[in-house]
Amino acid sequence: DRGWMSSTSRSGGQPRPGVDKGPIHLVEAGLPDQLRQLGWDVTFDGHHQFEEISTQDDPPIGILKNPRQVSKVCEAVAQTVAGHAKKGQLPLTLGGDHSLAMGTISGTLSQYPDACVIWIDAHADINTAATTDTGNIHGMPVSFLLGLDESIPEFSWVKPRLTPQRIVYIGLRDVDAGEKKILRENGIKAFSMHEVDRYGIGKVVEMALDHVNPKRDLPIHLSFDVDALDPSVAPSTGTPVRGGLTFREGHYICEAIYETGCLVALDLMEVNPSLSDADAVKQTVAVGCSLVRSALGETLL
Ligand SMILES: N[C@@H](CC/C=C/[B-](O)(O)O)C(=O)O
Ligand SMILES: [Mn+2]
Ligand SMILES: [Mn+2]
Ligand SMILES: [Mn+2]
Repeated sequence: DRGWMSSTSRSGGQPRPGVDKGPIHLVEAGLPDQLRQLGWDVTFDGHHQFEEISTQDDPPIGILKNPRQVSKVCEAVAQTVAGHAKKGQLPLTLGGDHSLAMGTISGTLSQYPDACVIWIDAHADINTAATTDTGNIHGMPVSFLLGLDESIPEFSWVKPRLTPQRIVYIGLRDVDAGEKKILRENGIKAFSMHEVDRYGIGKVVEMALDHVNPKRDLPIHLSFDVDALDPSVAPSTGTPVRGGLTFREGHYICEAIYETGCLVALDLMEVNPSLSDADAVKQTVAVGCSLVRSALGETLL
């Protein structure tokens, strides 16, 4: 199998320091070799800090924080991901905050225009400049990918567009009022923790795939925010929300998506090692590595 790893780590899309150190912890925990043991030919192309992108003179646009830095980093990530996808590699992006998904998914769509997106998260990350309460761009990537907000020229590069019927969410439990309206108005399918409780994760994943990939013939981009997991499972993350996915539910999602044989790109986002005590960091990094292994073919039997 062809594999590729990039730890594109930036913290511009959210306010808490440290999320840009997440990838280094995942790599130092041995993730590249773990994937090689699964048979992947892993090319690790270094800890992209994209530091050459200066952060000077990047005043807020409206209340959006670090807009130019986030946009430039994501544009660079889009090109990097597209380049690897073009070579038949499976780009694995380790975040870093979830604003990066603007880049990774744009990159995937440029190579696989018919790709569908499976977004695992406590949050919908679909705020527009008009609806965001925080100005943190990690809460907005999906709105830019869908082209819901054309008011910010700095993000006009985000192309090609994702369409509402090509994205599905699993794990939602902390969605802003403005986001609920956007999800409804655009007819976007979302399986919240309520549905997970009601149907069980197996049925939810089946329904999610039936919605975005009914014939299992479309490429899949899996974007996994570790805060989809319950904080007792993945404590070291910037925006934890109680009542999340169990360790096994998180892994089931990854295993089931690998089984489709459609996976073309994977993001593991929002591991923030600087937020809690060393054991909690270790636990979160270990869960992150384990989720990636499951999405890339590790099985229990
Ligand atoms: N909806 C909140 C939270 C955003 C959370 C983003 B995350 O899913 O990437 O952690 C906001 O807009 O600030
Ligand atoms: Mn985040
Ligand atoms: Mn997210
Ligand atoms: Mn989240």
